[in-house]
Amino acid sequence: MDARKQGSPVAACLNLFKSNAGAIIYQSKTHGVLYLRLLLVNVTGPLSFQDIRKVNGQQYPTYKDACLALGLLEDDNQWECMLAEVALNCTAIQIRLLFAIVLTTCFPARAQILWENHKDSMTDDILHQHRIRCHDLTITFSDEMYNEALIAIEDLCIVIANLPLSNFGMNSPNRTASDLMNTEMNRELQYSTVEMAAIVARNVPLMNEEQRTIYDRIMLAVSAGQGGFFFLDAPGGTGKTFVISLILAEIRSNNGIALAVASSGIAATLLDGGRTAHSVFKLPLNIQNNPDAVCNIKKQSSMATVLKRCKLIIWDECTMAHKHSLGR
Ligand SMILES: Nc1ncnc2c1ncn2[C@@H]1O[C@H](COP(=O)(O)OP(=O)(O)OP(=O)(O)O)[C@@H](O)[C@H]1O
Repeated sequence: MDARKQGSPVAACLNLFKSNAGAIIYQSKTHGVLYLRLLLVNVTGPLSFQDIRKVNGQQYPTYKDACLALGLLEDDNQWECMLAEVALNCTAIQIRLLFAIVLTTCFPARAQILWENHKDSMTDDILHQHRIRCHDLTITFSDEMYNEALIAIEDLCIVIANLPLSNFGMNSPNRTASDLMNTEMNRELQYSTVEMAAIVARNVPLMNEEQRTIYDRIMLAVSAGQGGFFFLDAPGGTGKTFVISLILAEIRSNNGIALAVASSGIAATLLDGGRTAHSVFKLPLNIQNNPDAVCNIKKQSSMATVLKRCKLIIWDECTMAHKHSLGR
């Protein structure tokens, strides 16, 4: 349904608008209008917008709650069964993705209860990471871990529907609004400067003369903020990835942002923190047919902030990308 924000606001009913003819045409940016319409066709004789949310003498805070009380919505049994089933043979990452898709496209009636019932299977990998990190297999689920999983689910919802969890009837994870906007930035600043410095200290003395020349030239341009394009071409196995990884580690050891992208997923896995160029730059998929298409990165987005602060972008196998990709 295409919600249109027209008409004048209705008193005592936030985000509700009506036209001159009295027809209700818009209610909130979420799906509240669906529930209101459902009530309007099922409840007879309501005298006000408050009245329509009253069921058996009890006043419900939202139209959705009133619909649930009237039994107008399907229960979430199918989602309960599905999440219980996938918990048997899917990873926590896959289950979180599935849950985010269900939230954003199927609008379960009681999403918070679904989360409460299945949060263990969606937090399993985070628990495992904590156990490995602390060398302690007796650690169990904690609120912090659930919160971490919720943040991951919210990130997925933002990618899929550009809406936070609160829009899907769930409690928001515990993070500030600025964190919400800076997911990309957090990802690029997550590297341990100590570890990166250790890689640099270990591998810089190993470089041969040619590698050293490339390394020094690029690092000079980065440290002087000169900007520029460098094209590194050499036969396979001669140490291109070795030098690139060292340059990435050097910049990251100083808390700088260095983006590592590759034209293919396989090549991206060879670089620390590597991702595909399509994922990072939001390249249009039909770029070969549409030379005017541009990257889908909004000016105020967290990715735009990362690109502004980024000191170096390394694009492995850039010759594999379509020529239009490089100019977007
Ligand atoms: N100076 C060096 N000292 C020690 N090992 C090196 C050095 N340069 C490269 N290597 C090693 O050589 C191997 C091949 O290097 P690398 O993968 O960087 O080559 P490449 O040019 O990227 O190859 P390809 O084009 O096939 O991806 C790696 O194991 C790397 O660690």
